[in-house]
Amino acid sequence: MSECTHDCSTCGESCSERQEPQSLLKEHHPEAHIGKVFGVVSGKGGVGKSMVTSQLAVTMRRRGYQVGVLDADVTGPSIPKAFGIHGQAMGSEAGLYPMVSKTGIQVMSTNLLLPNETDPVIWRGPVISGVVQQFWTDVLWNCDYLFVDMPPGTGDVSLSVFQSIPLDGIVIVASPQELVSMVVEKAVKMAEMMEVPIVGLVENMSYVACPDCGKKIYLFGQGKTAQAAERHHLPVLAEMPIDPALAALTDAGDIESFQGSWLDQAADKLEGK
Ligand SMILES: Nc1ncnc2c1ncn2[C@@H]1O[C@H](COP(=O)(O)OP(=O)(O)OP(=O)(O)O)[C@@H](O)[C@H]1O
Repeated sequence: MSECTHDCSTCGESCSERQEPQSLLKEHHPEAHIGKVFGVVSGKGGVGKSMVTSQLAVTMRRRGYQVGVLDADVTGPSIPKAFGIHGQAMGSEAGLYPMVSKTGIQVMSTNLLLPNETDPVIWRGPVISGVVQQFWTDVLWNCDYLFVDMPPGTGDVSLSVFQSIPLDGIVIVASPQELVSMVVEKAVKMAEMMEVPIVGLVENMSYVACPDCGKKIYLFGQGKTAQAAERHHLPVLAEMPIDPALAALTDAGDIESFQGSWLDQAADKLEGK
């Protein structure tokens, strides 16, 4: 037996000093008010996780709640841009203040801390995980619903978010192609292993609506969501179309003007209806 470091997490010996495993969950800032916390995850990048996070935040804000978005996608932050938020977040001895969007949604993201928002974040995993934890522990949130835009995939930053932030549930976002692959399954299994309830599945980019007749064209085939949902015993919360207007609103920093009621059912579920 090697010399004891009193750090049971690095040792498998069963000695008298061994303590029960400790929770890695962190407390939020003592002066913050945070109601429910939902993570938005995807198996891989580019499927519209940030789009769904933003729209969920807007939908809950339209229902009259105080809402925050914690952008945990540290190396690819896209939340501030979607909300048209630029500049640097301010801090004081009391803590770090989230920036606030046009309709009053609170946002914290690495892009709001960098001197230049186009600077790349070239930090290693533990530093990135530390920053995400600080967005939880040091930010003076005041929200009924906090959405965490998780990094894509099931890597170490996602794991760190699951371990340190007490999530009330996660929403899984997937594109039709992704639904038939194993990546969604990995995200589902990660949530199950971390014992975080899955609220349900949002299929993004499900179809295109013909601008002339409104007919839905399922570019990647129809019915995959239902099959995948059944396989994983998950409720389908929404099927969102590919809508050029949505991409344009994101590019213009005006996602709060989006029209569409795709996420109403998801919002009902978050409200516990
Ligand atoms: N339903 C949609 N209709 C039109 N454009 C969309 C839709 N969903 C996403 N997009 C666009 O696709 C791009 C990728 O979306 P988004 O950034 O939300 O993906 P992501 O899964 O968060 O990616 P990453 O994890 O790499 O940050 C963005 O330019 C976004 O505006």
